[in-house]
Amino acid sequence: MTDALRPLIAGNWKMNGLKAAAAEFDAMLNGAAGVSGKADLLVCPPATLIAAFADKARGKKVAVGAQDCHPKASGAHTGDIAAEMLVDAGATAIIVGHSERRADHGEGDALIRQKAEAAWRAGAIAIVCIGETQAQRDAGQTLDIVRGQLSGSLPDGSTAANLVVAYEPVWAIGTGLTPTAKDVEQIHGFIRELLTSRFKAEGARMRILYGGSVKPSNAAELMAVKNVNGALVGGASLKAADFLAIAQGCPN
Ligand SMILES: O=C(CO)COP(=O)(O)O
Repeated sequence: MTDALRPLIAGNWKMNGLKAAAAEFDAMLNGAAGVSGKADLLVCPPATLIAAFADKARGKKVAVGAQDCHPKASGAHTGDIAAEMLVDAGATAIIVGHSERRADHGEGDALIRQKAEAAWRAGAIAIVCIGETQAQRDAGQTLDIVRGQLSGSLPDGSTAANLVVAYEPVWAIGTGLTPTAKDVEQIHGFIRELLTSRFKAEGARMRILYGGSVKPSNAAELMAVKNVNGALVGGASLKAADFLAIAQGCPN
């Protein structure tokens, strides 16, 4: 990942993928050179596949990332994985604060901020997810939620090189629903203002990804929106053809 505002298309495989999924990842590696003029590519498989994927990806145009980490570097935390372990396995970026972790594991902003700092401590980029639920949206609270999560989840010291924001409206995840381009422009513009006001020049250059039902058929429209600097893709990142087509949809 080089230029801060070059689009990043990141795939979040969530809890999907056995060893046999390596064939799909191979197809992504094979097709990556063809879209690398458009965007940086990152695939975040389940932790069990990180090392194998990272070995395959060495020298290729796809980076490998992780979906979560524990804030501590080691210790008595059964079942958890430290950022250092993920980086040791080959991860260069770690998603933190995904709404599924906020919901399934009760994660809050303070913990997510510690996880982002853990990613940095290990030498990885933190991809911090924020976004409102349907109920919050219906109550007209979207901007308040976005402001609160952003200010609570992003550590001081965030830069364009060490942090990526992913705006993922919860109601758009896995539903096939997406906000209109106008709504995305408004919310990403709002996030940009907050980032710039807190992190100055760094905030102006931080990537803000959109996530939630991104697919080949809507990628070009969404990726063309001002202050959308890439996508965090769930379901459509499991298939090489779809994932590469989304990257192909990024503006030149
Ligand atoms: O949660 C997401 C990525 O982190 C989005 O998931 P979908 O692309 O499946 O809606």
